[in-house]
Amino acid sequence: MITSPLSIRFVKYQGTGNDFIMIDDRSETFPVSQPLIEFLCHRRFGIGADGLILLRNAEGYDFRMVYFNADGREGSMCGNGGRCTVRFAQDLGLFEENTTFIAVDGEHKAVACEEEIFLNMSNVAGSEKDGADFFLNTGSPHFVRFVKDVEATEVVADGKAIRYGEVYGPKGGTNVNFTEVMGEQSIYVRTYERGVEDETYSCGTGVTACALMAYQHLGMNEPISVKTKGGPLRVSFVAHENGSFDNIYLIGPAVRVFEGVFEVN
Ligand SMILES: N[C@H](CCC[C@H](N)C(=O)O)C(=O)O
Repeated sequence: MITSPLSIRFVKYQGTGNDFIMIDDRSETFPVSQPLIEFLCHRRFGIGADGLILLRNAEGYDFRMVYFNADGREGSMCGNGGRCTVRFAQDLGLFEENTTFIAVDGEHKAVACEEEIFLNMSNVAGSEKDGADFFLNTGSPHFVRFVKDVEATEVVADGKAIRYGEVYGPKGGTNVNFTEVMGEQSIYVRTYERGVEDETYSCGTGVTACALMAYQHLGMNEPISVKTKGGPLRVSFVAHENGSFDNIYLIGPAVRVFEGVFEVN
């Protein structure tokens, strides 16, 4: 059987080292399939990325962001991917500085400055305590553990055990964050990401979750600066007495790296 090759035009972006294959799919012709997306994200057989994002049209919005994890499955919200999609949309000329778009967890507003993207994250209703740890949803589910020495933490082994463990495993799993307090308003976060099933250089929704818990449970002040393996981020927010948060902003760079055409045979 002769099958004609499929050409996929893409642009690669990264936000603090969390990297994404970005596809302008306003024509909605990208052949969405789990094995294809997993293959494109593969770091040896494919382009290589933590996730793949389709930018589509959406009525009433500048664009729609559709996010898939590196395992090829559609994920929940991705904060770094959101910032990269905003930069991609700006590069495509869809807006100048301020944008409103829609993602899996609802509407997002963002401001794209030269150096940084300010991304408004979903409001957070509250968090749960899990022993000495915390669990909350910032658009994606996040487990947060404060540790003394995050460099010495076995992020993959410990993260995997929690992600697949008896509490979260049956509920679809969770992303797992390990956080060390670095200063009065700064933390260092390392994340085991569900769907990538590995540590990534940075996880935006995870960084957001850790910053909120550092405020709520350690009395830290906002905005909170966050160190990740892939560089610095900031999280600003408004906290309420009932434990909820709104006006949450994830702030940091989003960079276009290269573009290309991938031939699938
Ligand atoms: N890297 C992402 C998180 C993706 C969440 C994903 N791993 C899932 O649980 O579906 C971020 O920057 O927020």
